[in-house]
Amino acid sequence: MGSFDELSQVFWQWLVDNKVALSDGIAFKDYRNEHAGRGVVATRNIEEGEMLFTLPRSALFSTMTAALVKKDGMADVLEGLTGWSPLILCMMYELDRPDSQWKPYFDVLPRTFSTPMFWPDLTALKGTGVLDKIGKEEADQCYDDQILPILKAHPDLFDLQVHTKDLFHICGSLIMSYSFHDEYKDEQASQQNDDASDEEEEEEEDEGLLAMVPMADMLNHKTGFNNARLFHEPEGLVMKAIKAIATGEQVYNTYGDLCNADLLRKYGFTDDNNPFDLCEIDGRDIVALATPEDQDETVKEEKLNYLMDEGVMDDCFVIDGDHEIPPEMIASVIVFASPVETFKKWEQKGKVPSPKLTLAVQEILLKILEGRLKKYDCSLQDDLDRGMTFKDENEKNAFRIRLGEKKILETTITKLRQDMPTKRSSSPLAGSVEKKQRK
Ligand SMILES: C[S@@+](CC[C@H](N)C(=O)[O-])C[C@H]1O[C@@H](n2cnc3c(N)ncnc32)[C@H](O)[C@@H]1O
Repeated sequence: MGSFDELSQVFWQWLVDNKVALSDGIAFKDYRNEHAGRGVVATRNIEEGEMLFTLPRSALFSTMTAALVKKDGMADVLEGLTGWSPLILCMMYELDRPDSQWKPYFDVLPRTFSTPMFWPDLTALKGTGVLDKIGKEEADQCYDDQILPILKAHPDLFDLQVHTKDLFHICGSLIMSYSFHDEYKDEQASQQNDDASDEEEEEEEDEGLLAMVPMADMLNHKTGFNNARLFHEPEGLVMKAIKAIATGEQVYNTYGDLCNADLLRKYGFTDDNNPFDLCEIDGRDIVALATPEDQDETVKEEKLNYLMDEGVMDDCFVIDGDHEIPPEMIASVIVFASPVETFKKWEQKGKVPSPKLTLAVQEILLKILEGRLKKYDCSLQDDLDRGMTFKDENEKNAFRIRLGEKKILETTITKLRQDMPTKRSSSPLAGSVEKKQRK
């Protein structure tokens, strides 16, 4: 293993040897002082539209090019796997092989990650939209059910001391934060695709081929600073500047318009003041807080199924920087809070009530949003008062997520209160709904 710069140089030469055309206006740069690993920098002024590099598809690491697929019987084995598993298995096989065609590339990839999947303590993320989506258990299950049996069945290819669950998580994390879908399809493939009768199959095909794309994955992301983009051309994958880039500026790809919770979960970092921040409201909280206490369980179920069938109810509702409560969330509150007879009428007509903000509905929404705020360990004010010194990056990232989500919640609550008549009803909402029901 060489130093950081030596590994960069060997990788650069590997790219040249593998027919990657590289602009003379870019170079690798060490951004570890910004906790961002390796990145790409402009070494001269770059014009908008300039090609930064072009990769032939033979340089991509995928289930089409990996060494494992050429081993006896393995193409069928890989074919039988779903999701990321085929590429994970190919990578587990090849990541540490000295004879891999991709060795200089694999040598610059990290083996440790700052995604919450690897955090020893998740307390700081309590209440945030990250906790329920880490997916560690599902990944463990995937290794046990799909991968391990294959490793055991092929001792000639795999060694259980080497191809461990930890290695599986490393490969999964690399795919999560480094892979691309190569969207380009040649005419023959798209013709076949057009003929495909199975819609699901078509959808999967449409995403393109999941692949590790050396060099394209060396670009970092900074929300709002995106100045390069990958184009999927017939002759290969082309990274082009989409803005003029001045000497010394970092070249940024975009990982998408992601909120900090998703940036952390997938990539292990967050952005300061991320405009794409949002707050998720759990659908179960809507059911629990909008339903009158004396509501029959069967009716509650019926309402839930009805709203799901109508495409109104969801696992969660999203409030973003516009601070608008989604109309579907309002309609769901109205349905759950409604008397049985009213609900039955809507159901018979196949109608969903319009998302009208009556005082009763506003009161329930307030209860839901205030309840959501209580899920965090501390208040927005506590976070604002805490000062900007952090024990480590994890603490800083968790703080940014909490802050973004809580600000959205607090502003939405303030707006909701402002919209409510100044003279608040003295009786709580549940009471007013109950009264209506008794009529
Ligand atoms: C596609 S790779 C980019 C290359 C990477 N920096 C490296 O050294 O290999 C994605 C990873 O880069 C890092 N990264 C990208 N943008 C970042 C940023 N703005 N701040 C911190 N880390 C960033 C994260 O670790 C992320 O998972």
